[in-house]
Amino acid sequence: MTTAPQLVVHRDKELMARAAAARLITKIVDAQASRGAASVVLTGGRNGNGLLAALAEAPARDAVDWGRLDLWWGDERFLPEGDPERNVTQAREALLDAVPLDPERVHAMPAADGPHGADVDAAAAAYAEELARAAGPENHGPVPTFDVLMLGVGPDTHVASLFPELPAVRETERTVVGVHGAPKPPPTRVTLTLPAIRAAREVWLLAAGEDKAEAAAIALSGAGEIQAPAAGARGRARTLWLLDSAAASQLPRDLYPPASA
Ligand SMILES: O=C(O)[C@H](O)[C@@H](O)[C@H](O)[C@H](O)COP(=O)(O)O
Repeated sequence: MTTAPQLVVHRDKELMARAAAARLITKIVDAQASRGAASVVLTGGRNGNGLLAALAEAPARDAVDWGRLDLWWGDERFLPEGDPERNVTQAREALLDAVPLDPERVHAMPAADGPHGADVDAAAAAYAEELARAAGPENHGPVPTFDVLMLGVGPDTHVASLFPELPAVRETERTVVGVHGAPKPPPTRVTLTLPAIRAAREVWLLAAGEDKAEAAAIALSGAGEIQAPAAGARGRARTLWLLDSAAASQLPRDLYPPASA
């Protein structure tokens, strides 16, 4: 069962990042209080990294027990370890290097100079196996139940590295696949698939900026997931779009309350 999208519109992208960071802190703290741990999937891109940078500065940041947080990625650029364009590199710079995470619980996607070499499909299969190992009997299928899975939304409605009409968005069985020829550079990537994304309790889609207005309107107007992958990104308990006014500017007004003050 997946959930209809809820929308929260913020005055601007800075406020959206700060509010989303506060929302994530609360979600992690609640999960750790009720289950003893929390599991979050990070996203790359400006909005994803903006949220992490805001979290690093958040007054309540260290209410999180960083040692009991599992971090996964929704996608990764298939580049050598340490490449500045890798999502994990940017996440480390924005937040991860500043907090006391348990390195065993930080699950970066394989790099292009790792054990699988340049074989992105083998790297994807290895990450799928890592996810399956982390899944327990209470989970839905071969991935752990993520408390929050975050996704930046591309101007073409892509999420993670699932691009409109390309093979990865059509995948219905595997949880992780390699992407060849992605329209957003770099062309070779590793990505969760929609079945893996939909295993999450909550899916949060981050869309800020004028360049996301058309994508948000398309994805929220009933478009199909093959043509608009963001439309297929739904959580089991909640699907939440976090936007700024610019990204919400083409949405019908009855879809959401007025932006925050
Ligand atoms: O590897 C990536 O590039 C991201 O995971 C990608 O899915 C990103 O989230 C969107 O393209 C939005 O990026 P912006 O927030 O920079 O627009």
